[in-house]
Amino acid sequence: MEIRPTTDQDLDVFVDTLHAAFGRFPETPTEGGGVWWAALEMDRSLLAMTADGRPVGTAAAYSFELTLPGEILVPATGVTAVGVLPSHRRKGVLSAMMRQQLTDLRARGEFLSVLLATEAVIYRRFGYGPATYTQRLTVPRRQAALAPSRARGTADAPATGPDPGSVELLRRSECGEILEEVYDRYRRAQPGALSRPHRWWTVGAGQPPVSPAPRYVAVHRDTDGVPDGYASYSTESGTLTVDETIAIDDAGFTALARFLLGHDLVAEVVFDHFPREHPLRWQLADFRAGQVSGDMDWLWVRLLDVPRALTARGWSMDGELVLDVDDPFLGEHGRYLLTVQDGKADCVRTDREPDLSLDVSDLGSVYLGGTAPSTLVRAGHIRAHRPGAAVLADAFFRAERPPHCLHWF
Ligand SMILES: CC(=O)SCCNC(=O)CCNC(=O)[C@H](O)C(C)(C)COP(=O)(O)OP(=O)(O)OC[C@H]1O[C@@H](n2cnc3c(N)ncnc32)[C@H](O)[C@@H]1OP(=O)(O)O
Repeated sequence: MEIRPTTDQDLDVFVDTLHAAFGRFPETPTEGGGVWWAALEMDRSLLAMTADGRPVGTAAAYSFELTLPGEILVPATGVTAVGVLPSHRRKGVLSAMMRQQLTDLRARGEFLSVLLATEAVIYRRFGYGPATYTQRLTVPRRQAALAPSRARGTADAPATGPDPGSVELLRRSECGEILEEVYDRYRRAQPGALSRPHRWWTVGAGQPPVSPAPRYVAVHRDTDGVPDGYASYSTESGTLTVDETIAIDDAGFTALARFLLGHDLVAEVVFDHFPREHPLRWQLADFRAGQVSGDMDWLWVRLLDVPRALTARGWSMDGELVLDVDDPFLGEHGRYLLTVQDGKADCVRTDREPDLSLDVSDLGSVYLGGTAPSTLVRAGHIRAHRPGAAVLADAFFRAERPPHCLHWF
């Protein structure tokens, strides 16, 4: 078995092998004309070849930027297009590709890798842990009224009052640039969000609204007329389904939610790719009106360099924490003293007694602040070495808002 890097000339054989692994026939354009694999970076992909030169496995990598807590943007590799032919499974092909890929990433100086997993049982062994979550929020229209704000005397109370901005209805085909610009502003302040490189928009890769499927788009504009939010949606059989609703601030989000929830001739509004702990549920006058379903893991995170990753993110609490981190797939182990002052961390090797001992995949899960270390202590996956250590770690890792990733790759 040989694992070899690919070039642009390998695109057809790569996609063909990948589709055979997924049991699909050769690629057809996605709904609306975009092509799913059009954004592949063939200079970052791998093919697994048998000794007689037949391709049996694929793995690719996208170059993204990930937003960390503290509105810090760092490079992150998005692992994708992983597949092994059904005839060659459970013989270590994926393991060999993962080892090669992680080694290559380190050689490039990368310290974070992320992916979306088809099955949740595959990637923990390679050091990835689920770090952001997604759910679907369904609101029946007859229960869709928003409550007036209860905050008194603050100018910036979340707007459930009149919207000083405006909402304009456009077609997806006429507002690609607006979507790209607003998404880019939004993702810079949202922990867990990934960049959508310009190429994704130009080739219409991925899912709506990046791919140009027919959609209505409600664009929110601020008082100066500058777009600062959008909701991309379609309606069918009395259900209005929103692909994604994003806004630069809560007032813009509320205005878009009011627009969607006030849509005539629909019985329910379904918000796809919705974050956990979103204020909209609290804005509904009837708290039970927002029905949550499809709650699942989304972005999985893998730390390739623990000190670099820990010093890269912002921290909202000063103090010290000692983490004993095991990385069985790469055969590594390290104990680190994390010292945070004024929101910036220093991270060095130490012999001090640890506060927590954890697997690198669990460090990936808590890294963006979307999973509390104490939950994994209670689950029996992280070991707390003294009373109070888990609560201290919870306070350290928490982000300014729950991490969320909308991007489908
Ligand atoms: C980021 C993405 O692109 S996600 C897309 C993942 N791809 C798919 O789901 C496509 C369909 N599935 C496949 O192509 C293959 O089954 C793959 C890629 C998931 C696994 O490839 P394989 O070459 O069979 O994996 P490999 O032999 O290296 O397995 C390593 C270990 O993971 C386990 N494993 C791998 N896949 C699975 C699975 N789907 N379910 C349970 N265990 C699995 C193996 O049993 C093995 O365990 P062991 O080390 O205890 O023996």
